[in-house]
Amino acid sequence: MATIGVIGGGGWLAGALLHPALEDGVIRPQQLILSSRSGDVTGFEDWPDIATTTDNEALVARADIVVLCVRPHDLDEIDVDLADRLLVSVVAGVSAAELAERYGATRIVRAMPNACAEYRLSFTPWFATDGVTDDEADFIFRFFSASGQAHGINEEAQLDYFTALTGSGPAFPALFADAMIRHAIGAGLDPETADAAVRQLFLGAGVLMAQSETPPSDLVDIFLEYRGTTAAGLSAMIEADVASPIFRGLSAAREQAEEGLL
Ligand SMILES: NC(=O)C1=CN([C@@H]2O[C@H](COP(=O)(O)OP(=O)(O)OC[C@H]3O[C@@H](n4cnc5c(N)ncnc54)[C@H](OP(=O)(O)O)[C@@H]3O)[C@@H](O)[C@H]2O)C=CC1
Ligand SMILES: O=C(O)[C@@H]1CCC=N1
Repeated sequence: MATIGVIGGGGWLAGALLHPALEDGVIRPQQLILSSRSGDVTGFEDWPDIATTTDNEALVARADIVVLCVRPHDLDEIDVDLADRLLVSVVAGVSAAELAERYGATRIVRAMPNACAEYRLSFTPWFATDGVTDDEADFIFRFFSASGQAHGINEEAQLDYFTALTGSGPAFPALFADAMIRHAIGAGLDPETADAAVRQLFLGAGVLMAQSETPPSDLVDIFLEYRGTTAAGLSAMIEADVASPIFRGLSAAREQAEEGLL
């Protein structure tokens, strides 16, 4: 039974990834050791057998697989030798080459989940360097599948694009939803109702788009051709070139991922 050490195991994303994996038995609590800087690791009270530490070297000494789950600017503090370990990094904007140089790892998986992992709804592209074995890749697939849809990719460069596109999780839809809520309040709805209405709208739209065979572009066309009130709204948004700021936002996030956050 391999031991899995998660550096940054008390953080937001670590919890979102680990809870589903523990619940599904992909990882057993006895296999897991979590490190944090402060010693503050909460959210794992249901699994008292999980070990915690503030000592990353001690974590590495016990672990076969090391998951790096700290913010990019905290990497400099982590001084460990991962030459004989499988290194799994979810850190945005740090390449496998850089991870190899910093930590001596030769078997590296980079993955880019998102915050929807907490609800098992992440889209998680992952990339493995040549040395990663089939058994390790199988574990990685099962681990990320517990918290969403795991999607293997062959080109590492794509990961920077996915960091912008899906790594952002709910953030970009939340911006759209917030604009709708603010408009609804401006139109006279009480804030609580506006909030409930728009959240339910995004849930319904999300489920429909995920489950319908009709792609989003066709949905837009269907409503345009319907020539109703929605067509009036869509036409005004298209006329205002609503795609343009979305493209700019995605490009800015991608450039930041390519440039790195170190
Ligand atoms: N959050 C998200 O939606 C996504 C995040 N990511 C990536 O995941 C990574 C983690 O992000 P996130 O979980 O949001 O960050 P958080 O700030 O929530 O968690 C980071 C954790 O790292 C710990 N940490 C920092 N320095 C050390 C250290 N030297 N040794 C051990 N632990 C340390 C912190 O511990 P302490 O609190 O004690 O200081 C904290 O628990 C980032 O690199 C990010 O790019 C990727 C996709 C989505
Ligand atoms: O915003 C961020 O930097 C993190 C990493 C990718 C998505 N969220």
